[in-house]
Amino acid sequence: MLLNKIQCSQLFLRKYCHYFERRLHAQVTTFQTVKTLQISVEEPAKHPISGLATNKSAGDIFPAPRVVPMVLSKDPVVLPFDDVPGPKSLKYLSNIRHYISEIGTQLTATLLTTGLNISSYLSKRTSIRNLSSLFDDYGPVVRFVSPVGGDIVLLNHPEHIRKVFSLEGDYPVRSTLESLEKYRMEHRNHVYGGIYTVHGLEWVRQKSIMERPLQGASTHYASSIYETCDKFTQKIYNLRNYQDEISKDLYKEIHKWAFDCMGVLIFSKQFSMIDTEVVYSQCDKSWMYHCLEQATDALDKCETGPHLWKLFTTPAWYKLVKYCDNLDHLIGKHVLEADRELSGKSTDADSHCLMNAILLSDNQLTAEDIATILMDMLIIGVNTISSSMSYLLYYIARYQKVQCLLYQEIENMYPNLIIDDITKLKENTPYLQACIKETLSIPRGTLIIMSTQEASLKESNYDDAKKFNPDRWIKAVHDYHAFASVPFGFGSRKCLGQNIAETMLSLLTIRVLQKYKLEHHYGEVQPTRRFISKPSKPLKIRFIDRM
Ligand code: HEM
Repeated sequence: MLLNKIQCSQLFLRKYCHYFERRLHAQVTTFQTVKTLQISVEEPAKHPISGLATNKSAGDIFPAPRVVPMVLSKDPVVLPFDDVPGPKSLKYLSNIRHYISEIGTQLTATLLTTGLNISSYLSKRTSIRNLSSLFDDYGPVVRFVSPVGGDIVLLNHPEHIRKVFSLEGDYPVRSTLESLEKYRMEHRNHVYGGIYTVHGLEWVRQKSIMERPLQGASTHYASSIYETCDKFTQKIYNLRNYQDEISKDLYKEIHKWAFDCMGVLIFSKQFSMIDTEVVYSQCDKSWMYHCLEQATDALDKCETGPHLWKLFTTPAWYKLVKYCDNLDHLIGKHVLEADRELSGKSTDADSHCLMNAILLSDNQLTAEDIATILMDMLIIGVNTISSSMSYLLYYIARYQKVQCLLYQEIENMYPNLIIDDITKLKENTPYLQACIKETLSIPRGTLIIMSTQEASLKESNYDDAKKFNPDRWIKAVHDYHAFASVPFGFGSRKCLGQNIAETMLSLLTIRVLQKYKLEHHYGEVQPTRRFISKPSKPLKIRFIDRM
């Protein structure tokens, strides 16, 4: 799952801070030089109306930026060392050498997870126990020495995790989503790779632009989210078979619900994908949804396993470029439309959705920069929430005692089925919040071994750690280490969408439980061991009418 990967990388990054400090320095140097050289590089072709870079045709998908001869001026032109002209073949060889070490690390991680998967299959034990056994054998810090790349270090002790976070400094660095970073910086010629990978002062700037609108959006649009939750419950009603089960893939429906909610929060638009069966149609919203699904799949493939796309054009990289270009183009259209509308009437304009808030704020972002931010929020928001929501419903369906307590809380708090004060939602539903926290503490499996999720499952950290037991989070009952479970990260680089995520998960759970009693009569559902984790098989949950 993305969350796990992000957390995981964070730990490794912060552990090897010297390496990343150097990396960060290199990044800043590159940025400065790119700025110096802008006069000599021809801009990529722009869409005549949107001003955004145009989509490339399939055959022309990786055009190299065309460099025009430099104009001699009195000012000295400073070239970065990498750009000093010389034989190209040697340059390619040096690139390969540079990637071998990174790919070595990737391979070690892949071998490690594959090995764990195979042994878990052979021994019929869960993969988590196998992973735990590494810590049982070697202690709370496990090091994998990679023969050709960087080493991998796993931590699972909350105190060690706390220490790593405490060393993060003012500008923590994260290195996930490298494929998206490469797409932005090399294919689109952007200076930055998006909020997840941007570092230093630019990260502070982008974060400050997004932070306030992201905090306020879920409160402002609570009624729209609630309506979307209603549509979801209605869709479930229509999809159920004679056993009250959803035989189709429930994850897909949850994914569409998350897309609709994010559509409201980001664009103030009702996409209504939950009402749409044929998603691959010709209208913009269906095409956007389709591109999001395909881009997610490509991102998942690129980030999982060895990053061979760094060396040559793999099918996954080709797909990533194609669908990210399309997504970027569609989002760009919304940005320009909104810009036109907002410049007409500035006083009573809706400033609450993320797109309008950014457009109305006093920042120097171009339409292309804004489209990049919104695309990141869409991809990450929809996928993290879909995954968490699927597991939340699954656990509630499996643990009937938990469901009884949860339903009692919801019935007592909202007897007339209406949530009148959204600002008190979390305060009013402590048990539901405990269920959400417990869901996010349960591991979903990761490409690289996740250490904080291991910490969440350690018997020494929690009683009955592997059981779904939300009671452990009710304040009066526990005294757990604060770093034994940090699903949204910690410190200055923690998740900016936490409030949105918790509100959306809460609202849908409340609405579903008000209408249905949930049951699950099949075996355990394991997570896929990929970058973006989801249930490995269809969630056949029964939705039984309460009235
Ligand atoms: C259940 C859902 C979610 C989970 C579990 C989750 C988890 C995380 C984690 C663990 C991080 C890294 C924190 C760190 O490095 O310390 C993160 C970063 C981030 N998340 Fe989330 N997230 C979720 C939903 C969302 C949503 C819905 C949005 C946006 C609407 C969002 C926006 C972000 C952003 C922008 C960052 C990067 C922050 C930065 O680099 O400064 N997340 N998330």
